[in-house]
Amino acid sequence: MSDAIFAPLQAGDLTLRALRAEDAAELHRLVNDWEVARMLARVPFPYSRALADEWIASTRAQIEAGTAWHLAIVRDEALVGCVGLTTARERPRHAELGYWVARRHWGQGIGPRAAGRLARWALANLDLDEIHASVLEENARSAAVLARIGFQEDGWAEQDFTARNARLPVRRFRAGRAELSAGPEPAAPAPAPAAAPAGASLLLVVACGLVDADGRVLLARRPEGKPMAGLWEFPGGKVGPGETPEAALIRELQEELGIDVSAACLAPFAFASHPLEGRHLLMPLYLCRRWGGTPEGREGQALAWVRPNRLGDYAMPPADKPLVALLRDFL
Ligand SMILES: Nc1nc2c([nH]c(=O)n2[C@@H]2O[C@H](COP(=O)(O)OP(=O)(O)OP(=O)(O)O)[C@@H](O)[C@H]2O)c(=O)[nH]1
Repeated sequence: MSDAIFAPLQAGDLTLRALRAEDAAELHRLVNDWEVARMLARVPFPYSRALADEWIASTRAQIEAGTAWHLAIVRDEALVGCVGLTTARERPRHAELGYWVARRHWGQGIGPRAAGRLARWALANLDLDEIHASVLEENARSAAVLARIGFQEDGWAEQDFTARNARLPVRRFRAGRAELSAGPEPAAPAPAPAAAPAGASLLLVVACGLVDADGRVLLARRPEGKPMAGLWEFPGGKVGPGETPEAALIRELQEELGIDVSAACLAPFAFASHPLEGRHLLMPLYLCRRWGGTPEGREGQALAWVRPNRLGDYAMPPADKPLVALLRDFL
């Protein structure tokens, strides 16, 4: 059954979906287990059935309000745990990740797959730059889950644990875009760039500022699975072997947005030159005011038409910053 408040996420054989009222009995059975509850900060023990009903209702309200996403982890139609992300009210663009897996499903890699998927989805789709998590000092299993996804330990703190009725030390972890890899395993370290002739490490990417009749510029959000997912950028992509920048841009605009552009409508505007993942990005930016068709995110990417003076409200790759300033002055 699909759910109108949250489109379920798939992580291999796991589905992450909004909790529903009918999950309450099973949720209660699984979390009312001392081995699970004792590791969780906010879960009382014993855990009452009424609390399961209240909790589920509150998670649905939070998803609708856009403040937290606590989801059921489901495998073969059965609830096997929960994973959640709460935005930090006092720290914009930060969120806190948490999860638990029912005892009988421990040791099957459910934690890293579910938590990794939610964390990567969140960085790609919510206005976030960093995700944090706390793990009870004695909970080595949970610390290993975070390390496997790519989180890095960055200190310790103390937290109240309701079930223990105590304030206990926790290890703190964090991850941003650079740490969270595209897959369930941490990214393999990038191979050291081989000694190459001068210029060989240039990455030529071509991009376009589409400007509509109201003077607004189109930004596209990098989708989950790509490096820098969640950042907003000018549509475009890599120039292929043997391609001219204009031909590459016409191809990318068709593939990504489904629009037809002719080379005559592409006006060279400026360029970005910036280090990028061990290489050096060189990115000509064209402006275009005429195209055929209506831009739509053909690769599932969100689009936004943005007034030049609002471009600063959108998190963009560092290479784009000088281009944004130029566009604001020009348009
Ligand atoms: N299109 C585009 N790419 C940008 C911008 N700023 C910026 O740093 N880049 C970087 O330039 C690179 C473009 O590569 P891409 O992955 O989008 O290229 P592509 O569409 O050919 O994708 P693919 O390699 O997945 O097929 C990325 O590393 C991207 O982060 C921008 O404003 N627009």
